[in-house]
Amino acid sequence: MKDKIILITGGAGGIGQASAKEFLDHGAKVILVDLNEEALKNAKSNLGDENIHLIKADVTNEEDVENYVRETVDRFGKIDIFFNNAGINGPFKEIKDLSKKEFDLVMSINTTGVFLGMKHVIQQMEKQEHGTIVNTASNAAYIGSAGMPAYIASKHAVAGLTKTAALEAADSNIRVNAVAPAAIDTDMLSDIQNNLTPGEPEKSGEAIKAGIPFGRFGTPEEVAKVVYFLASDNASFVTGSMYNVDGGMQAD
Ligand SMILES: NC(=O)C1=CN([C@@H]2O[C@H](COP(=O)(O)OP(=O)(O)OC[C@H]3O[C@@H](n4cnc5c(N)ncnc54)[C@H](O)[C@@H]3O)[C@@H](O)[C@H]2O)C=CC1
Ligand SMILES: CC(=O)C(C)=O
Repeated sequence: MKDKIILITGGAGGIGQASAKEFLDHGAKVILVDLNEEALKNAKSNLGDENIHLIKADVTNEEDVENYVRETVDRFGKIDIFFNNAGINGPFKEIKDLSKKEFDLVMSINTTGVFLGMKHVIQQMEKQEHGTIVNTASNAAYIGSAGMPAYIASKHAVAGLTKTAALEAADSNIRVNAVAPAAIDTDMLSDIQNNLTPGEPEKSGEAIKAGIPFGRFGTPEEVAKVVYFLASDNASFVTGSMYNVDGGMQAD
């Protein structure tokens, strides 16, 4: 990974930061993209590495996406790896109670953001004639879940976009895969627990763990290692795949 240029969206969050660390530890230069400027600065100080560059951007805004691609290429000359990872849960409401605005917000970050990122990064990777992309899907890309309609729909769409992009980009020497994590110990999971059992997050936490064959939450570092593998040359014949990082949930 020495001198490889890695662009990570949602880079200030739990999985984003852990992945940044994994790439930095292997000698890469990392560009963290996130909407939350404060969290970006904290991420840089947590990671404490000079090889980090920060870009504030909203993944739903096409101008912001064009800017983060342009700024990276102007500064570093290329994008070797794109970890397309930003996402939100959205409100916990059933379809009959969810407003169009609430539905659209989740779809715009989790799906349109992933589409726009791939669109502009693939244009750049085609010029370079190489690159690898890892999208963040979820266990939610395979199942339904009462009370999370927009999140579920948005992650099913990420699976479809990943497979389609893999086919479209294969003859340009670009690989496209996705990780499908479940129950990873980050702010997003805390938010889910607080919504399921307000004021008693441990209660829903135990219920979630009971549905995981390993009986525990995953760590962001465990996702980061799979992202690293998919992005590396060790996965040179892997494209269009979904890699579960879920303690066995999909096997059940
Ligand atoms: N934590 C979990 O259990 C699982 C998480 N995931 C997915 O992993 C990805 C990362 O999530 P976590 O690290 O767990 O959560 P997180 O909440 O720690 O990180 C998400 C990051 O995305 C950023 N973000 C949100 N909206 C944005 C926008 N419009 N533009 C740019 N950045 C934006 C947030 O500021 C935050 O830093 C998400 O796509 C999530 O859906 C998938 C399966 C399980
Ligand atoms: C947020 C998510 O995708 C989970 C808990 O699997």
